[in-house]
Amino acid sequence: MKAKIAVLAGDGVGREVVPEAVKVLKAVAERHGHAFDFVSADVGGQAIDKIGVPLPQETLTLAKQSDAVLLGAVGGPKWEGLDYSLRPERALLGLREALGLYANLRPAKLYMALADASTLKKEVIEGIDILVVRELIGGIYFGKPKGIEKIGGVERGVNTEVYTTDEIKRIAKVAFEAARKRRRKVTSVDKANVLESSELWRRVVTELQKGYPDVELNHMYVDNCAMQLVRNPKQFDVLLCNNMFGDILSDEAAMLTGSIGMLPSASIGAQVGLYEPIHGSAPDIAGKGVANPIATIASAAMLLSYSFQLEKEGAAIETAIVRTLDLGYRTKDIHSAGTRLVGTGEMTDAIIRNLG
Ligand SMILES: NC(=O)C1=CN([C@@H]2O[C@H](COP(=O)(O)OP(=O)(O)OC[C@H]3O[C@@H](n4cnc5c(N)ncnc54)[C@H](O)[C@@H]3O)[C@@H](O)[C@H]2O)C=CC1
Ligand SMILES: CC(C)CC(=O)C(=O)O
Ligand SMILES: [Mg+2]
Repeated sequence: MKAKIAVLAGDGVGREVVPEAVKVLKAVAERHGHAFDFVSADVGGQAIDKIGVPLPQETLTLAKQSDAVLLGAVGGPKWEGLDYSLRPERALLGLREALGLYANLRPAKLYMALADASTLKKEVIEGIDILVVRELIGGIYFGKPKGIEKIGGVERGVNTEVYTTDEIKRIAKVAFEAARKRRRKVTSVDKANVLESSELWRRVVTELQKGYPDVELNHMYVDNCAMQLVRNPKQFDVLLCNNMFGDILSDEAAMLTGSIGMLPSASIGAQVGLYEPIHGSAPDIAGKGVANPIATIASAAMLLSYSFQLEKEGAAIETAIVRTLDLGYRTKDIHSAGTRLVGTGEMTDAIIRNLG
């Protein structure tokens, strides 16, 4: 197939891991006879430095006119003092909103080769396979009013959690449909004992489940869920979350798999899908060539499966990751005694060699 992929590396380790995932996509294209046209554009802090805004119009236009978007990460200490409306992170929220990407899928699966590397007991994490379905363009990250205001000499920071019935329904539908292809269990996460937005969330999800009698539904408060993820993660199949709870719980779920550098994501909902690792720009390790590229390479695999229906090619990348880990290759974040410590590029090269 022929397709155009927008490549938005962004900031920090985004600039290191995205080129690696592009290398893998090129290797897959060569092996399977596809023609992918990669077009790069500026986003985040790097776009602020170059153009003065985090999400330049030409980047947005490119994303809208592409068949899929591969993104790294945005943000970093350099831009932290900026007004919120100008910060790199706004680019990401703006892009997700403009592309209508209301569903963020974050699979947290344990690669068996990493079971010993985890800080959790092997019997707790063995076999975990969780899909976090996170609402991505609503909730407290977008709700109005928002801002910092001064009333009578006193400053107030304001954010608002808002969800409409339709917004809840469409993300819950994604979770139920996904569960049907998995172990048929949805855990809906909320804080319905305190928040009205969660009360509505719980009511709408409960109602929608009546159309999915083959899928088991349970509700869990987010504080309990955070604890249960560490106590007994195997109880979870699909975790349905609002924007903020999904953001937080997916970072937690990442650690069950060994590292945040392992977790990919697909953001879908309209024509153009966006694929990115769940981690940020990792300023503490950026520029050192040690970042784990697997989350981004696995995001590229999701891109092939979700946006191009190239399931076989996506699976080939997944298998190559498994083989590479089985052979003992490890970046610093997943390194343990007796395994082979490699950098970002060496890990990618090994994955490409294992593409078969
Ligand atoms: N999607 C995005 O673009 C995101 C951007 N951010 C931004 O990134 C910046 C840093 O945020 P943090 O809270 O530090 O989160 P982070 O996810 O960038 O880093 C958290 C920790 O995980 C490690 N880590 C992250 N990716 C890794 C990888 N591929 N391999 C090995 N280790 C990795 C980092 O070294 C750090 O110790 C901030 O400006 C934040 O706003 C944060 C999260 C997501
Ligand atoms: C800008 C943030 C909302 C990004 C983030 O932490 C995420 O999407 O996981
Ligand atoms: Mg996050």
